Amino acid sequence: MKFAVYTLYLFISLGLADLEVEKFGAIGNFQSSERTLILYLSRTNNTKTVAEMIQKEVGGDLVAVELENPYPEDYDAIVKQVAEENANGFLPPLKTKVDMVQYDTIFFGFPTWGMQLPPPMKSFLNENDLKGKTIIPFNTNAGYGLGSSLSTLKELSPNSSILNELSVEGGVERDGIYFVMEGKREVEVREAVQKWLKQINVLHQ
Ligand SMILES: Cc1cc2nc3c(=O)[nH]c(=O)nc-3n(C[C@H](O)[C@H](O)[C@H](O)COP(=O)(O)O)c2cc1C
Repeated sequence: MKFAVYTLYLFISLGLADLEVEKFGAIGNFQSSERTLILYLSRTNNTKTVAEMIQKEVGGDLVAVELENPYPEDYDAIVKQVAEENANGFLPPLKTKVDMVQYDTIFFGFPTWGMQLPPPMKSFLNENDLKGKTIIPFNTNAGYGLGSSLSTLKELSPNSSILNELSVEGGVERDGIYFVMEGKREVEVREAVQKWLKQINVLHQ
C-alpha cells in the first residue's frame, strides 16, 4: 500500500514537474514577445521587410521611426542633408514616441547612411533611455556594410547589452535599385534572419 501511494505520489509530482516546465516555457515565450519592440527606420522598405520577418518569428510590436520633418524624396538631396547632419551632430526631432517602460528587448533596425548610423536612430537613442535593456541591431545596406554605426550604437547606449547584429545587402538607391526583398532574395534573407535568431538564442535550434 505504502509503495502504491509512493508510486502515485511520484507519478503526480513528475507529471506536475513536466507541466511546470511546459508552463514556464510558454509563459517565458509569451512574456518575451509581449515585451519586445521591433523598431526600424526604412526609406525604401528593405529594412522594414527584415523587421517584419523578425516579427513573424518572434512576435513583438513593430514600430517605424518617423521624423517630424520628413527627409526629401530626392536621393542627392537626402545624401547632402544627412552628411550635414552628421557633420554638425544635428539630431532630427522624431514624430515617433515610444513608452520604453513596457519593453526589455529592442530589435533596432536601420539602413547604413553615409557609412554611419542614420541621424534619426541617433535621435531615438538620445530621446529614449535604454538602460538595462537588450538591444539587437539589424541592418540593410548597399553592399558597403555597417560603417561606424555599431560603435555609435554602443557609445549612445552604454548601459544596455547589445547582441550580435544581422546585416544584409538591401537596395542601392544611388543606382536606382530600391526594393530588393522579393523572390529569391526574400527567401535568402528570411533564411539568414532565422539562422541569426538561432545563433543569438532568440529562436531555439
Ligand atoms: C542617404 C542615404 C545614404 C546611404 N549611404 C549608404 C552607405 O554609406 N553605404 C551603403 O552601403 N549604403 C548606403 N545607402 C543605401 C542603403 O543603405 C540601402 O539602400 C538600404 O537597403 C536602404 O534601406 P531601406 O530600404 O530600409 O531604406 C544609403 C542610402 C541613403 C538613402
